[in-house]
Amino acid sequence: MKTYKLIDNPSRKLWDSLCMRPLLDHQNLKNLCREVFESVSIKKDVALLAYTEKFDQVKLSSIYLDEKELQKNAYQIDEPLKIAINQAYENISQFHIAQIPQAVKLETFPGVFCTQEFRAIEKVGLYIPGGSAPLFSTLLMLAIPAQIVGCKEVVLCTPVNRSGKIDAALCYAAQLCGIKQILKLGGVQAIAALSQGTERTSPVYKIFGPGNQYVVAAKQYAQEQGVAIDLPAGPSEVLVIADDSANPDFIAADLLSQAEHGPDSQVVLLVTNVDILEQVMLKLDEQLESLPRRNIVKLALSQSRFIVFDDLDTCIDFSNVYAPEHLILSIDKADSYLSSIQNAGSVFVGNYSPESAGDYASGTNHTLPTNGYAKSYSGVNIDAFLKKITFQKLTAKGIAKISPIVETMAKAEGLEAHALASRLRREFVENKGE
Ligand SMILES: NC(=O)c1ccc[n+]([C@@H]2O[C@H](COP(=O)([O-])OP(=O)(O)OC[C@H]3O[C@@H](n4cnc5c(N)ncnc54)[C@H](O)[C@@H]3O)[C@@H](O)[C@H]2O)c1
Ligand SMILES: N[C@H](CO)Cc1c[nH]c[nH+]1
Ligand SMILES: [Zn+2]
Repeated sequence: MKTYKLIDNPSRKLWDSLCMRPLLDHQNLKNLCREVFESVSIKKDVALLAYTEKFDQVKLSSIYLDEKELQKNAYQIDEPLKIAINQAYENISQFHIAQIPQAVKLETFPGVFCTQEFRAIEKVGLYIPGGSAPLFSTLLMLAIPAQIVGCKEVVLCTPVNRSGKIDAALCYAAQLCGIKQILKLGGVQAIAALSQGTERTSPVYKIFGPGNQYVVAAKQYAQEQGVAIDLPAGPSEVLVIADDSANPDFIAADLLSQAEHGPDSQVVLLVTNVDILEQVMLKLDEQLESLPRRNIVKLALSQSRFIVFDDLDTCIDFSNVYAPEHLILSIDKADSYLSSIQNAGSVFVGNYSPESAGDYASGTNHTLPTNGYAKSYSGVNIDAFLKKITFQKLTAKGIAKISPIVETMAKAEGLEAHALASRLRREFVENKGE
């Protein structure tokens, strides 16, 4: 990892370069997406099977997971894991049910009634990453809100393992969330299948879910083709701000937890004191040795940043420019800094709030914006599965009162037909004496 001592007002250019994430070449990714999408639109399942063989090195006879296989796989998980998943399901459900919006009903002007109601998006596609680990926790994060709002059709894609199987816990979580349609597909081909449909599934209206850079690029490509997406949720990242009150053991583990997602994950540590940085580095070395995925972790750490700043306010300023997916505040009186947090996917407050609690079971959604997109995107939440429709009803009194405003504005824009549509009704009401 690279260590920087940035005291005495470092330049903004240096800050910007420290905010860069390790990214693949965008044009190559786009070309790949174009090729896969075109091929899938013509050859459908034949192309999907061929790309699965090419990119996942698995020869499947079908891309569909049938009900029997789902049940058989789900049955295989052990009791403690089942209990843990059930509790996570409860917590995530509670937090997402609490987010259901209220309908709005208002008389904005005498006789003018406006309402806003919401409807679940009818057809949604959920992508569950499975390249380096089967993330059944992500299935809960996406399928629970879809289940709560009542999306009519849910198609789920996840890559199979090298033996062509889908993980038992993932199947259990799918059953719990009432998922019926599962496609054994990962990467670009999965997103092409969701957006264009397969021989047995229809195209979805919106695609949800995180993934590696191939998945993110494919979702962006799908969006260009007219399918909505949730957000750009790519390789995991965490930024930790630590002061003297922090526990170096906890911080090292938090950094390793996101580094173990993949070689393109990025972890950042901001401190105001070199001592704590040195202690964290020692703990990192100690903890790293016992990790099964230490080779991946080492690659991720090699492109990560540890920075010493003058004070905590500068750490917060940098974090707002970096806009991390996860922000951990391991600082004294962490609550008093929350109002200064402007850009972050999800925040972990104080020494007892590990990022992994949010990954699995606290109740918040772990599908979050990466690569600085926390400046403009929210993580997945109930709203993402809903559309809002507005309604207006004008009474006779309403049209009589509001029409002069509409007519004046329409004429000023030079749109006479707009004015006419309102004026005719106003005159009708006035002539009837209503
Ligand atoms: N931001 C979030 O909310 C969030 C949440 C969970 C996971 N993640 C991230 O999701 C990612 C999961 O990545 P993953 O790789 O384990 O699984 P993945 O399911 O996202 O990707 C696996 C697929 O990538 C495709 N692929 C791999 N190499 C390829 C190549 N050279 N050419 C074409 N296609 C290729 C394959 O088809 C494979 O099925 C990680 O980076 C993790 O950090 C992010
Ligand atoms: N940290 C990931 C989001 O960046 C989510 C996850 C799933 N399982 C473990 N972690
Ligand atoms: Zn994680």
